[in-house]
Amino acid sequence: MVFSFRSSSRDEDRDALRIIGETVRNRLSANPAAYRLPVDEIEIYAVSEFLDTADCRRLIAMVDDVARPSPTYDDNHDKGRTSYTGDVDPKNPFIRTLQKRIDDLLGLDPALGETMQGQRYAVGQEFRHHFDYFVTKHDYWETERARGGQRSWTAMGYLNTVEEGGATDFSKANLTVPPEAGVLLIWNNMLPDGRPNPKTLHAGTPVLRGTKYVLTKWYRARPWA
Ligand SMILES: O=C(O)CCC(=O)C(=O)O
Ligand SMILES: [Fe+2]
Repeated sequence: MVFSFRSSSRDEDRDALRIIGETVRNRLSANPAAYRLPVDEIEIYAVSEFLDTADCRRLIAMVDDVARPSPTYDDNHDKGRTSYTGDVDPKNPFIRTLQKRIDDLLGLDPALGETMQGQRYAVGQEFRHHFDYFVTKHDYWETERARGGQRSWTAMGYLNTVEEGGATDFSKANLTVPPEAGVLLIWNNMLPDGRPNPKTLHAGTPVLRGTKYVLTKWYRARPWA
């Protein structure tokens, strides 16, 4: 009994995730500004110059305002992060506009999106290999399940070009993305059938020179609360 309950709680978002995958895939493939990165393992796209210089400068200042040391055992899924992190103010008009631009780009219901989170990495800081999706056998799952369920797509904007290091490394897909100011990287954490894609394992590799700033937005299977 317990087993069957568990397995259904794990798969309950699968249909929604499959449909969300398809929605974004169709939307991005029809957009000439979205470039599909040439890897088979992950559905991953990049939009160059999604953020202009003024946007980046403004967002960096906002991240500096909210960034605090990452909690070491924050809900488990953030373990391995040594960067400074913080939520940008979702009520700020500039942030609202930016979130809307990302929602429109992906073609997703804004209600599915989490508040955007900023990261600042100093030299030596990193975010070790992890999944953005929730591993449903962990304790945090019951909480996350009740507040929107599984994560589907990630949209991550690079706010500056890092002098050295700080690439986003998808080690199981043989893909390393160097941080370049203004680029928005978008990937599906699920497979086309709506199950988690373990090949999305990724890391923010250590910054070797300079500082790195990124802004991340995650989407859920159901409205995020
Ligand atoms: O900083 C990066 O390149 C990756 C950040 C990341 O994976 C995350 O915030 O989930
Ligand atoms: Fe991540």
